[in-house]
This record gives sequence, structure tokens and C-alpha cells, in this order.
Amino acid sequence: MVSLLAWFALPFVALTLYRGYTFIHYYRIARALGIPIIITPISWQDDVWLLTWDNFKWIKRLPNFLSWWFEYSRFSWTQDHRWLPHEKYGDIFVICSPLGNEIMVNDPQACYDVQAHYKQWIKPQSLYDIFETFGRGVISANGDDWQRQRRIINPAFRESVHTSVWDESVKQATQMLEVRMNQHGGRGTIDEVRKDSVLIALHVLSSAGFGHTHDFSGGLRQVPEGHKKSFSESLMYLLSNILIVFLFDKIKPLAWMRPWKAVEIKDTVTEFRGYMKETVAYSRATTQGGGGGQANDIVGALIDADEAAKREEKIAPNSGYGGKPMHLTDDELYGNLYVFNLAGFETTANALTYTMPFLARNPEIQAWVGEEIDRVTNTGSQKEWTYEAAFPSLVRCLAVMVSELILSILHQLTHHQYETLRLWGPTPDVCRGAAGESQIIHVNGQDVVVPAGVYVSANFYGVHSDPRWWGKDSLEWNPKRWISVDPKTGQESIAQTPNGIPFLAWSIGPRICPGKKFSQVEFVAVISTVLKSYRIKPWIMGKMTTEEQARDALLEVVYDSENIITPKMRRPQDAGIMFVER
Ligand code: HEM
Repeated sequence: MVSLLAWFALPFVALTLYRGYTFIHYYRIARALGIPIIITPISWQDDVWLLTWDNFKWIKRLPNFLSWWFEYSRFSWTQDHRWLPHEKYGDIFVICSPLGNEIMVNDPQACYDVQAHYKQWIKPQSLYDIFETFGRGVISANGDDWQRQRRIINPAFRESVHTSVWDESVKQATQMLEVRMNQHGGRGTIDEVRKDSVLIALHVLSSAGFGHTHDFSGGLRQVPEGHKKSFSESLMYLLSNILIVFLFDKIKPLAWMRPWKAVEIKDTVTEFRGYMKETVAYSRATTQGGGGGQANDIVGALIDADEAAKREEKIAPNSGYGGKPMHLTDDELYGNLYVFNLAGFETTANALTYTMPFLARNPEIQAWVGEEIDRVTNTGSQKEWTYEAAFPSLVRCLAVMVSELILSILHQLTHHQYETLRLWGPTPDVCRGAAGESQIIHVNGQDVVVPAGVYVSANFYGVHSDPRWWGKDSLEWNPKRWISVDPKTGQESIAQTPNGIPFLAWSIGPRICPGKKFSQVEFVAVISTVLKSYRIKPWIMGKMTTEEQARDALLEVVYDSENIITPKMRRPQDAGIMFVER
């Protein structure tokens, strides 16, 4: 019996000893940095902990001397705590665990440097592998590889694509409203709002991104011939299981332990690859065999640019990047299409989902945005509700988006304990690592030498909400702060950030999100289409009897969010909104 127990205990003892050894190793590195250190016995860098952290929340209830580390051991703790730990530990500190070191930075200039100087600060491969199920795309590439891919990708986000984004977004939002009004009396839970937003974003991406147009009802939810799953089901599965898909690929014994899951993953990956292959074949056929330069969807434009790179290669065979061909390999092409799919719908769908409850709670902001929409509509004809005529004038709608991404949750910090909150911008913090042997980071006059292998995370949420940069009212949800008025012409535009601090929601520098304008156009088109004809109110549902309760319920479901790739509400079915005709 004793020897059996010893057998079972052996792996744990061995792991503890090993982790003890690695902790000493990493602690020495942390000490040499010369910045405050927070120690944690485990961290999100352990895949098992990453997947199981949620089950250990009871640790938070233990006395502080037992639980101090717990919050720092999870991925994106910045979603809840934002800049507050920096008040205690300073604008730069390191979280040291037996799995490695992660430096957290809240200094705006240092965050800018780490994001913008992409040659000195590279994306850690181990963190970006999860995007490579179908091949290495631009999001996970570094150095010459990244430069070559980005050069081909940039022209794919051309103005003609934005025109398609606008047209399709207006169409989808109009159809969504018709369905809501005719079939659901204008009402919907936030869960339904999320599903509607996902469908709008998927259809816009499918049309403007991939050249396939669908109606709001049906479309990507249907299973076409030759497929077992719909496009949207396959993509949603891959997105919500992104880590598990990656782990099954990396740790082969997992497939023996859970064979049914392995089959499910393999089938979905095959399905999705099939959809991407069909899209590429369709695009190649419809863009004059590629290279025509006429495409106004992203894949068509990408294939155009790729064909142009191939032609350049023939003319100047030695001009490639680091000896590699200038065009995309098939794996890279599919890797990029997958990333466009993931990054292209989830982020914008999330922005729309989190905006609706806030608009419902703030009728005065709706009136303010509505005023602008009326002005734009009245100065032209309905015919001119186009990207070119309307989008540039709808700056208040855009201000709602920008504010939503960085300020909405903070509104609640004034009313509730910050620990209970969940932020919903797509990336609470973004990680980089030093290229070469080491790089220097400057924070408040201190030079910190960061060796390769140490993660450096720019705390986006911290920088975006720290009262030092945003003033005492940094916790107010106030889209109006984003509008500046030209005193001579009275023209409104998006204001600069206070104190010139960088705005990081789409990242910054050469690696800035290539879909930034795509997402802005989509957001503005959807919100303005809704507010052109409707006002949004809290839905008095279930046992609620007053509008006040419905308003409160919206707030409660919004701040009861968790982080699954991006922030997600845990119980969106518990509150709702109503569209009411103006
Ligand atoms: C609200 C909407 C969006 C936000 C806030 C957002 C934010 C971001 C951020 C922060 C990054 C940098 C990530 C990192 O450094 O790891 C990024 C990169 C990227 N995004 Fe977006 N994004 C949005 C929409 C889109 C859309 C609509 C697309 C495409 C259709 C897209 C495609 C990409 C790609 C391909 C990259 C990688 C760029 C590179 O590494 O060079 N994003 N995005």
C-alpha cells in the first residue's frame, strides 16, 4: 500500500522539485531586472493552470497571506484590476513564477515603444502558436517573415473594401431590425443581441472579406452541400476552443485520452479548411485569375497582391526577404485567412454587443448621436447614406465605439468594487519579448535591461484608464470626451487622447491592426442604421417591474464578464433591450 502511494506521489514530488529549481532560476533573472517583484507559485504560462484556473477561485477567499498571488497567476488579470496594481508596485514590475517572468508595463511611452518598435520587441512564438492551426499568418510572424506578409496584406484593406463593409453592414443591420421587430416585438436578451452581432459581423466579413453575400436570416448558419457543419458553426467552434485545438495538436497523448474530442477537432479543422479552399478557388476564378487589381473583397485583393508579388519575383528573383520568396505559401495564405476570420468578426461583434446595453442605459447619448445622424440625413438624400457621403461625418458614432472600448466598464468602478468587474475591450494587455540577447526599456528615468525569454506585457487597460492621464473623471463613460470642435468652422472630429498618450486598442506602429478602419466602418454603419430609425430602451423582462430594474440588470450582466479570448458576459440571458421606433 505504502509503495503504491509512493508511486502516485513520485511524479508530484518530482514536479515540485523541478518547479523549485526553475523558480530559483527565474527569480535570479527577476532580481537582476532591478524592479519590484511579485511572486506566484503558478502562472497562466502553465497550460493546465490556464484551463483550470476558474475552478480554484475559492483561493481568493483565503486570507491575503495565502491568496496574494492568485490574481496575478491568471491570464489577462488586467481586465479586472487595470492600473490599480501599478499604484502599489509602480509603472513597471515583474511577476515571477516557476514558469517564467512577465514584466507588466503601465508607462504610456514604454508601452508605445514595445508595441511600435517591432524589430526590437517581437511576438513570443509560444504565445502566438495558437493562431497557426492552418499555417503561419501575419499575426504570429516576426522579422523578415512578418514584413513580407504585411506588405502583401496591407493593400487587401483598400478603400473599395470599406465601401463593401458599409453597404453590407447597413443591409445586415436593417434586416436584423426587421427580424427583431416582426418576430420578437422589438425585444431581445443580451444573449440574443450577441448572437445578432456575431451574425452581422460574420456576414459582413463573408461579404467584404470573402466575396460571399448572404441574408441575415440563414446565410452562414446553413450547411451547404458537401459540408457537415455550417461556416459559422465551424468558425465559432474553432474560436471558442482555440486553446484546446492547439493543445491537442501539441500534446499528442491528449488524443488518446479523449478520442471523441480529437475527432470533433479534426472534423471541424477539415470543414473549415474546406471552406477556405473553396473561397480561394472562387476568388481566383472571379478576380480574373488573380492579379486583376479590381477585387473589392479582402481575399480577392490578397490574391491580387500575392500574384503581383509572384510577378515581381520573376522580374527580380533575388529581391525576396531573407532569401524567402516574396509571395505567400499556401499555408501562409490559409493561415492569414483564418486569422482574418477570427480577428475580423469576434472583435467587432464584441464591440457591438457591449455597446447596446450602454446605449440603452444612456438615452441622452442616443439623442446626441441621433442629432448627428439627422444632420447627415437631412443634408443629403437617403440615397447618400453611403460610405463616402455619410461615414466621414458620423464622428459621434465613432466616438461611441472608441469610448466603449476603453471607458465603458470604468463607469461602474464608481459604483461597485473593482474586483467584480470584467472589462470588454478585445485585448486587455499585449505581450512581446526582446529580440536578440536583450533590449532596454525606459520607464520613469530607469533603464531596465530585459533579457530574451522574459515576457513584456503592455497593460493597455491600465494606460487607457489611469487617472494620471485621463483626469479625475477617467471612470466616466462619456463618448463626448472624444469630440473636438473646430472653433472656426464648428466642425466636429475625433479628439486627441489627453496628454498625447498613445491609444492602444488597435495596437500602434507598423504592427497596428490592419482591420482598424474595417471595424470602424462596420461599427458606425450598424449603430447609425439602428439609431436612424429607432431608440434603444432597457427591456423590463421576467420578474422585473420597473425600468430602473431593467437598467440595473443590464449593468449587472455587463460587469459579470469573464475573458475567453475577448471579454464575454457570463449570463447575458438575464437582461435585455428593446428597439422602439422613433
Ligand atoms: C474592434 C475591432 C478590432 C480591434 C480592437 C482590433 C485590435 C487588434 C490588436 C490590438 C492587434 C494587435 C495584436 C497583437 O499585437 O498581438 C490586432 C492585430 C490584427 N488584427 Fe485587429 N482588431 C479589430 C478588428 C480587426 C478586423 C476587422 C480584422 C480583419 C478583417 C483584423 C485583423 C487583424 C490582423 C490580421 C492583425 C495582425 C497584424 C500584425 O500582426 O501585423 N482586426 N488587432
